Amino acid sequence: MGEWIVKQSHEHHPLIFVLFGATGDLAKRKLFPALYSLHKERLLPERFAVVGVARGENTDEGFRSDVLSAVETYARFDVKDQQDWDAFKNRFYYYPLDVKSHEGYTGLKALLERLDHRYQIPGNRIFFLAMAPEFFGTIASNLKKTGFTSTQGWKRLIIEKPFGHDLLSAQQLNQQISEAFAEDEIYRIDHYLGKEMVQNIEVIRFANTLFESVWNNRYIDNIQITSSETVGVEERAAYYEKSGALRDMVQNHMLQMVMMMAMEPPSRLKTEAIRDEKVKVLRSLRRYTPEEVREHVVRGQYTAGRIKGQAVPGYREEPGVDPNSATETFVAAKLYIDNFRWAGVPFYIRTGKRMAQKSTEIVVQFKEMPINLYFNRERTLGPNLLVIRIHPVEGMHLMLNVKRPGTEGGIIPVAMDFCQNCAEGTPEAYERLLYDAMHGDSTFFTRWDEVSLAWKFVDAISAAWETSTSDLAHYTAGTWGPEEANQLLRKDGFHWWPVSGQSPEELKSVQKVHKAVEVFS
Ligand SMILES: NC(=O)C1=CN([C@@H]2O[C@H](COP(=O)(O)OP(=O)(O)OC[C@H]3O[C@@H](n4cnc5c(N)ncnc54)[C@H](OP(=O)(O)O)[C@@H]3O)[C@@H](O)[C@H]2O)C=CC1
Ligand SMILES: O=C1O[C@H](COP(=O)(O)O)[C@@H](O)[C@H](O)[C@H]1O
Repeated sequence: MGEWIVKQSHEHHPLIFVLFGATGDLAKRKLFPALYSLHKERLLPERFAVVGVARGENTDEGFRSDVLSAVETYARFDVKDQQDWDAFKNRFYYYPLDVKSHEGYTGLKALLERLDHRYQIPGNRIFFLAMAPEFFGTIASNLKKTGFTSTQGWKRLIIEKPFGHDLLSAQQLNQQISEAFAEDEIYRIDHYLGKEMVQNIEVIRFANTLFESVWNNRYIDNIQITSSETVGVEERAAYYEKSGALRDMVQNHMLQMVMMMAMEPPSRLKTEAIRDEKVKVLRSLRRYTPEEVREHVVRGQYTAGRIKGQAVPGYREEPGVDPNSATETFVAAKLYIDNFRWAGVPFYIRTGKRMAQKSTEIVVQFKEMPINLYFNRERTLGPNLLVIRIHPVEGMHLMLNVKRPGTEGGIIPVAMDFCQNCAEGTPEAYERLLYDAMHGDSTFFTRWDEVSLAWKFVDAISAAWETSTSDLAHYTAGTWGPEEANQLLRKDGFHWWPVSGQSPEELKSVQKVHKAVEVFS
């Protein structure tokens, strides 16, 4: 586990990257561009090849030109130098295979062995399953049956989300893949863990006395985590109708951010030590009864509205969505972590589609001064806030109160601001994650006990929701979610802090923050 700059000095192990689902959306939008960035950053091994697998017939050259168009469309580096591009694309090979047919794997194995020979690769493999989860078990089992897992060299299996639909299906899936791969060979992707500022949480907390000494229930009033999207369900209704925001975002990304914020310092910066501390957070996460779900968890669904001036349909009018669908496209919840550090501190999370702004942000609200004789008589003084900005801006700011310059007196909030990606772009999540997997670093991948505990927490909520849909709230597309999400905090005497960049009008509508307006707007 280390920092990006440190990583550049890692030894690059020779390997073959076998990509199942090589013609799919994820491969085009994320994986080929990430591999190309790693190539441009000189972070790929010298002895390296990629084998793309999907059902359609194609040649190596045809596949390479598909990779080129994906890279030209989505990569953060332009393709300018033909010689350099050739060096990259000539490592790509294509193998047509229906993953359900056991026979085809023998030919794939023979191809990998030829490439081992050509590139002098000692049998090291990454199998990346960029396919629908129903294939994961079949592929793992066919790889084992055909002897892929018992040859010389290390083997790693990277799998995409969703990891199951609930605890039971996740256990079944885990059982299937565990018959072919050991836990330390399984890399479960949660792409939020590849985000620069999510990884930075650890450093911010554990490398700054300033923060770690106040990171507890004596000094923190509440923590708010928002991940809002402006997109709707897009073409994914078949999946999303069964998933909803709870399974799509809360079970994985939102809880991962909670864990990063709440974990204890690990004894060492080692993968398992860090994961052990994260798991303890989930063990302490209060699991809700059906009554508590109704009290602490809000679900919502968008209705027609406007996003950036454009009219957009409601969720129930989207293609492929049941016109009576009760699937939630928004979740807000109050979580409690019942341990010594966090007892009594609410963690509020909210995530949704078709919200006012695309943003992922964490706000740590510190407690008010117990008595502030001079400055807070009119209750206009805002609390200190630490805002960790994950997307689109990567950085953080710290809201402090200072004396207004001059002789008139008074107090003003100021923001100490740090922006990480303002000057130049930072690596995409998949770049980091692929790099880590190539180096056998699974710190920012999810361990099975994390996944299963997250499902236990989420299953209790979905079970409560199954009994009745009367609490499904509606919100207009282009807003910040249903009013019930505001009430969730209001009854505790708090409010959602506006995400950075929210319009001044919206900022002004938030009670008690008018002093902060000058800084946020
Ligand atoms: N797209 C995204 O941004 C994200 C995707 N994911 C996850 O990544 C995975 C892949 O998603 P995505 O790329 O969108 O899916 P797509 O449907 O776009 O691609 C699926 C891929 O699987 C191949 N495939 C399907 N059936 C077979 C088969 N029987 N044998 C061999 N290949 C087959 C398809 O190729 P062909 O039809 O030619 O055989 C295609 O290459 C899913 O688990 C998804 O949940 C997770 C986060 C984001
Ligand atoms: O995993 C998912 O994440 C995206 C949001 O990711 P982000 O990096 O753009 O914040 C979400 O749109 C999608 O529904 C979900 O499956």
